[in-house]
Amino acid sequence: MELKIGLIQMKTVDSKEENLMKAEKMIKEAVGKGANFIVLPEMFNCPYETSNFIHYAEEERGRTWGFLAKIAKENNIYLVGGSIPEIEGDKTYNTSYVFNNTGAQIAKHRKIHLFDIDVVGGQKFKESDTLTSGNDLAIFVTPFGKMAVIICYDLRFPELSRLLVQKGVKLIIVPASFNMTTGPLHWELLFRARAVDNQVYMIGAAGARNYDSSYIGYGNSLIVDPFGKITDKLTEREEILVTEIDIAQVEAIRNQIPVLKHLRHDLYELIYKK
Ligand SMILES: NC(=O)CC(=O)C(=O)O
Repeated sequence: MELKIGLIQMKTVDSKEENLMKAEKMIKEAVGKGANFIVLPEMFNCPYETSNFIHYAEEERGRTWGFLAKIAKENNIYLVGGSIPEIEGDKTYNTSYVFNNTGAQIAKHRKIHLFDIDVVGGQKFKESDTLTSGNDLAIFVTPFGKMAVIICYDLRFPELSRLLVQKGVKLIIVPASFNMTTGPLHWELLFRARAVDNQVYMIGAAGARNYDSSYIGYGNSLIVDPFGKITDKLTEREEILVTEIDIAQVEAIRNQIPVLKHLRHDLYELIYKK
């Protein structure tokens, strides 16, 4: 089966139900264009503001989880549900759920690195004011190949992507929401760097830019191939991207420039401590 990926670059407003309706409409549009694997952006059901997370948070199998499972099944698609605020006990996480085409959950990623930054004259944000970080890798197997999900700021940590690749991952999906301070300089650079380092496909699904929001997202959802080339990219507006991906390119590139075989494990190594 060919992998036809659909990225949903949607604008998020201050109403969970409106956000779900928008997601459904755009997913159906992507399915209409042949997508069989769809990715939503980070915090797609909730405006990306620390004060919102607790109000929008749901337990696993809650409203948004059920909505995603149903959409995956009804449309016979794999679905990476961007991320949403998830509550468990007294803790809230930035969580991505992944569903297969029968609507069964096949993976879950809680953002490992929380986005706490303070750029002089630019973006400030402190996810740790209301969120707790996750501790697990989210690797899953599909008929298209082995994949993993990380969330936004996780992209900045090369150790994490390398760890996933060491475990056989060929495509890394990143629901994200960069901003107008970091996006212009770092967005493409980081995706291309992770792709070249690891010779994997890197998929970035961002929200559309919303100038009415306190956090202005960068948009520019993109796909980078294992040679580091941006093969597809959106603008900052609300739109979808549907394109075919040839996973066999990963092995082809690894055979031509075998950096992963040339690693000097006798000199250095990366250890997963869990
Ligand atoms: N929003 C994030 O988690 C990350 C981000 O915007 C950045 O790293 O820049």
